[in-house]
Amino acid sequence: METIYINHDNLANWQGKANACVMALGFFDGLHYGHREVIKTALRIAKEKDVQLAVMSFFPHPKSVLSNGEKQIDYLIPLSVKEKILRGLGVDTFYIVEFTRKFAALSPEQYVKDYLVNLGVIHAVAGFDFTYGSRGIGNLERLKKDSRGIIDVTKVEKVACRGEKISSTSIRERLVAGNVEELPDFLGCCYEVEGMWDGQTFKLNPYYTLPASGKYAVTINIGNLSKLTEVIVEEKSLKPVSELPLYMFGRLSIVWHQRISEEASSSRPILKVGGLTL
Ligand SMILES: Cc1cc2nc3c(=O)[nH]c(=O)nc-3n(C[C@H](O)[C@H](O)[C@H](O)COP(=O)(O)O)c2cc1C
Ligand SMILES: Nc1ncnc2c1ncn2[C@@H]1O[C@H](COP(=O)(O)OP(=O)(O)OP(=O)(O)O)[C@@H](O)[C@H]1O
Repeated sequence: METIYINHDNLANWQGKANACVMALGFFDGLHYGHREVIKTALRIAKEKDVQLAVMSFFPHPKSVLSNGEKQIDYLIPLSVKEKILRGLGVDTFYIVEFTRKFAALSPEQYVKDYLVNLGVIHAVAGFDFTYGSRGIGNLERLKKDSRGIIDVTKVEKVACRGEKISSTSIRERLVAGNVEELPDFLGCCYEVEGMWDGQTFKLNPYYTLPASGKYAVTINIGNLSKLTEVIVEEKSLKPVSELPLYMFGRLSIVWHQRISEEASSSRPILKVGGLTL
């Protein structure tokens, strides 16, 4: 997979190099089940049409740019992890458009011409609620019309969990509430963050979000070693409940299984995850 950072200045260069493609559109924070359905659909169409599969996302998040940084976005995953997951899903080209005020000011017609038609898009795929442009004036029907019929479109039906639309927002809300045990139903796996442990403090890598303050059962992974243990989140910082073995030092990842309520702490049933017991 090739990752291409696009901005106003280098756009013409990438237009000149583009191949015909099917493109999935959206921000895709967390790459939850809904996002994966959009990308799987785009992959199926790309195979049918025998063209490449591209994904177009934006960075930073439109809301943080348009609020002048006043609205803080609690990202679920950094771009590097998004890239890794997209590669695994069979994407050939990952376009990351630099989201600026100037870009947001493009008319839907101009966006479709410059960033889709001229980048070789022959088919665009997005979810049932995908919109773009100020006040969401652009949608898939309009996109097809604005491309003068060059781009065909496919709208993916809502993917829901227990009647609720799976969304990056609903995942962020669960993190903020500390309900990490519900996240596998949305993400397909437990929420995982990466960072550095220097023996005393844990430093979270940028573009991840820690769950609410509280005590949690987690797996800490370092290299190919794993330890099922408990950590406490307090004022957006994290510490282990008991000392970590000395070999657990440096870059590590934390997989969030469940929140442990204070009353349950002593009488909690034994938690078993992938052969590890807490
Ligand atoms: C040309 C263009 C203009 C946009 N302008 C705005 C805007 O004014 N306000 C806004 O909140 N989002 C704007 N967006 C962002 C989109 O509404 C949307 O968040 C983005 O396309 C990602 O889609 P998703 O949120 O469905 O993943 C714009 C997107 C594009 C492509
Ligand atoms: N549950 C879902 N079912 C089907 N399509 C979805 C679903 N969630 C998102 N999509 C689609 O995936 C693409 C990326 O969506 P986006 O990044 O806006 O996700 P989101 O989870 O709705 O985010 P947010 O909660 O921040 O609005 C868009 O085309 C969107 O329509």
